[in-house]
Amino acid sequence: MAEAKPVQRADDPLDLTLSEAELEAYRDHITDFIAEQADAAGVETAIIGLSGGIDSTLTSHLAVEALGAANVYGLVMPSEVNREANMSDAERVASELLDIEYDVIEVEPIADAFLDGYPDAEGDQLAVGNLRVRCRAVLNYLAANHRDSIVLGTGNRSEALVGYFTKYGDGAVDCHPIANLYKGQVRQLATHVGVPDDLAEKTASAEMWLDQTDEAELGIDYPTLDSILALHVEGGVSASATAAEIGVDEDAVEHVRTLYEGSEHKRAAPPGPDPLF
Ligand SMILES: NC(=O)c1ccc[n+]([C@@H]2O[C@H](COP(=O)([O-])OP(=O)(O)OC[C@H]3O[C@@H](n4cnc5c(N)ncnc54)[C@H](O)[C@@H]3O)[C@@H](O)[C@H]2O)c1
Ligand SMILES: Nc1ncnc2c1ncn2[C@@H]1O[C@H](COP(=O)(O)O)[C@@H](O)[C@H]1O
Ligand SMILES: O=P(O)(O)OP(=O)(O)O
Repeated sequence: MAEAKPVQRADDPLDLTLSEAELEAYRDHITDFIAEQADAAGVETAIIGLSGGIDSTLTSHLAVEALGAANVYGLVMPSEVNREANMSDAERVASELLDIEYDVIEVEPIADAFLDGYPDAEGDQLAVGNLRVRCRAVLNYLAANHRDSIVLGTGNRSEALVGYFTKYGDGAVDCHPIANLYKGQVRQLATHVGVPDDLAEKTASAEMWLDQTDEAELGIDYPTLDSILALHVEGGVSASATAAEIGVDEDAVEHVRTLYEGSEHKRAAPPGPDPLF
């Protein structure tokens, strides 16, 4: 998935805007969910990786509403490809927006130690990018074990449906509180709960390599992706009717369907053969 493609944009994307009442219902539903998840695990606290992006900003904000600021701990984990502005936004979220405890851990020396052990992968942009993401997952669980906490994931509905996450990397968490929200709705709920506009509107990036953006890598912009997911992948509207409805080439609809089908393995527990006896 690593190659940049031309970004497809629908002329008239589906309006997935939530009403104020629906946003408030989601806020309650998600904060209840986070509290229930901690309760079920028998803990009072949660850990979250803070990247300065909107998914982790919204999730941590809702975690503070659910558990209290004293019970949410952030990890900011810069690598050599993270932009300084994003890492300082991550620290701003922890210290100014939420007033939670956090630590900064450099990921590069840890990733380098893995590459010393397996130098064949050096220079492989995707493999090394995924390595950095998985190093963060290991650190999250090191801290969670030590602090009796659960690890909060930040996966949203759009990312999950196209498999836009690293298997056992940012996908290795205890729960995904914002999993029901398409990307556009994540931004909307963030604004609703009071996240500043510069964070709510920030360009989405996994920051696994320099200048990576979700939309360039996926080859489609989020309003178009969300529309195709809602209409075609989840809504059962045919590819041709979806394309006509939102004003996009049928190829774009097929592209999203291919991403959805090809990422099934990321949404399922690792399978074993059927029982023989
Ligand atoms: N949310 C974000 O913004 C975010 C965060 C991290 C990664 N990403 C993106 O996610 C992608 C991660 O890369 P990836 O998906 O190539 O790596 P991955 O490691 O997540 O998944 C590929 C691995 O899955 C396994 N696999 C592949 N097909 C399979 C199948 N049919 N059945 C069972 N197992 C299978 C193989 O082990 C393969 O190496 C990149 O595009 C990256 O940019 C996005
Ligand atoms: N640099 C980072 N520090 C801490 N946590 C991070 C960092 N980069 C990513 N994360 C976490 O992983 C998810 C998914 O990341 P994407 O930026 O969407 O790839 C993010 O929400 C953080 O929780
Ligand atoms: O997951 P985040 O917080 O890094 O958000 P985004 O994917 O929008 O960069």
